[in-house]
Amino acid sequence: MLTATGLTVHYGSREVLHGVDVTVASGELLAVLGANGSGKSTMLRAAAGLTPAEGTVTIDGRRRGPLDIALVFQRIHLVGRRSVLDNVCTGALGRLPLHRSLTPALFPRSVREEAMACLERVGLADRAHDRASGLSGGQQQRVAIARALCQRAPVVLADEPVSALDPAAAEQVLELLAELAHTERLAVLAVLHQPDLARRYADRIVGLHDGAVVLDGDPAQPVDSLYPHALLETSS
Ligand SMILES: Nc1ncnc2c1ncn2[C@@H]1O[C@H](COP(=O)(O)OP(=O)(O)OP(=O)(O)O)[C@@H](O)[C@H]1O
Repeated sequence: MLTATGLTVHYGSREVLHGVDVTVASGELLAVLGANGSGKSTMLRAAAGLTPAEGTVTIDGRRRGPLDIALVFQRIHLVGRRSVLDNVCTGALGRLPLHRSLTPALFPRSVREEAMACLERVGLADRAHDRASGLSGGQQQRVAIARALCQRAPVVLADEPVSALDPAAAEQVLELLAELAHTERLAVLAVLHQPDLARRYADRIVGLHDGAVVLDGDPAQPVDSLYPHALLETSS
């Protein structure tokens, strides 16, 4: 379980996140919604330790460790010329001995087997030996999720993981994130710009407005107040 308490972020003298509390339970997919500039990415980055913030973040009651959180981004950071399997193996880099992590071309067999199992979980084992750049955007995002699985992190934070995907691929990726949350008991937080997808796939929705949580609850709750009217019409 991820528990963030009192997350406060300043950019220069401007406070953009105002003491946000957010929890994500193991086995839960939490969707974070909010208009542009409401602070969603800042909250995610603060929770991950990528942006300096006041407040506390614990994972299952412990202080957040460097391998506790796996990240999935809108822009899929795969090494295109390397194989799909090698990309998934890099999820394990943080727990390999230093001499191994300096020569990632030579991943141990145990890591390659685990990476293959992660690829099976996302339905892409048959593409393991293809170049990553040869896969579609939706498939590449599923590889990024397999890499997160290979990290064995209990928490996955995904910043707009489906914004660059077509509607069918977006559905597939969200369905996968929900399934992994439920079956692998991961705590998954996904920043989304699509209220309808959040309603369908998330177990809970948190809404941000001006750097503060203004909604927290059932996916069926009305989220229109989070958006300027015109934005809602284009995003759902
Ligand atoms: N590196 C930065 N330096 C200064 N201000 C920033 C920086 N990053 C974000 N901000 C400001 O912080 C506020 C929150 O931005 P953030 O990117 O977290 O919002 P968001 O909800 O993720 O937006 P979007 O939906 O457009 O991605 C905005 O006012 C933004 O201009």
